Amino acid sequence: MSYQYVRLERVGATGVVTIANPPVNALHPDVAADIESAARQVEKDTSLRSMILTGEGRCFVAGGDIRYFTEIDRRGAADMALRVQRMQNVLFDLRVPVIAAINGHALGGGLELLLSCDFALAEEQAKIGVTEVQLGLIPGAGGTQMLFSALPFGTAKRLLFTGDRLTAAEAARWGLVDQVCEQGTSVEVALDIAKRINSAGPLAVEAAKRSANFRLRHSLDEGHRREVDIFSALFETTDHREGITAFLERRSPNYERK
Ligand SMILES: CCCCCCCCCCCCC/C=C/C(=O)SCCNC(=O)CCNC(=O)[C@H](O)C(C)(C)COP(=O)(O)OP(=O)(O)OC[C@H]1O[C@@H](n2cnc3c(N)ncnc32)[C@H](O)[C@@H]1OP(=O)(O)O
Repeated sequence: MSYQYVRLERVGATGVVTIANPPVNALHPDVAADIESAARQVEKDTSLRSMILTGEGRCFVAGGDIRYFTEIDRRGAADMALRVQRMQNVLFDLRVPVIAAINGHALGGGLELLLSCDFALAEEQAKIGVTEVQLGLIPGAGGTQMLFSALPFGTAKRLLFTGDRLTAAEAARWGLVDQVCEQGTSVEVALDIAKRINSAGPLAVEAAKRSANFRLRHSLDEGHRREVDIFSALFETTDHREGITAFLERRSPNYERK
């Protein structure tokens, strides 16, 4: 299936989704809708075990499309924010892990999109921040909520109130991204990580994501109970039997689907 603003390519068991809305991959409804559609296509293709989200050119995503903002009023802004949050939930709750390969600037909605992915790595030249206050706005795609899943409360507030643009190295030091890589290598590095995810038990990887995400929406006690349910259910899977048999037979497990 082809899209106007994204490309979806298969690399092994990984779906690589590249946002292509020159010159800076600004997010407007049609771009966000294409990202959502491509993610849903990955969801449905059970031969895919991971997804990478990246951008074409010098930006991952330069934020919401400021020109589009000139066309909407308060109601339009509310509709837009609700729609983009729905798209982000598709990424957040996707069956497989989503790695953000930050190929360039991730600003405003671009950082909020990064936070919808499971983890991120950033190229050394990228600048990362929630710049909305500098435009007289606040993040409208979950930034004031999701930043606290990645940063200490005070640090997240400092970013929100200043609109500062962190270097990739600062973002890594603060835990906003997992690692920094050389310019032009983020997809290659992400594919190397994805390969290790793809070789693990696919049902276990999907279960680990569900269990971890559950914690972001529920209390610790509820999360512990949910983990027990998810953990014990895996004991009835052929993946688990293959995993322990392989270990006892001193060989690598084979999770390939027949
Ligand atoms: C499923 C459906 C969902 C529907 C929802 C739709 C999606 C909407 C998302 C909403 C998200 C909620 C709230 C989020 C708000 C924001 O993100 S506000 C914007 C935050 N971003 C910024 O503050 C970054 C602004 N841009 C810059 O700082 C710089 O442009 C840059 C990115 C660092 C690049 O700099 P440089 O390489 O020097 O290029 P420039 O000359 O500055 O720019 C090149 C051209 O690109 C245009 N441009 C840049 N950023 C944007 C932008 N965010 N929106 C629109 N256009 C942008 C810039 O104007 C230049 O255009 P020309 O002058 O025509 O060349």
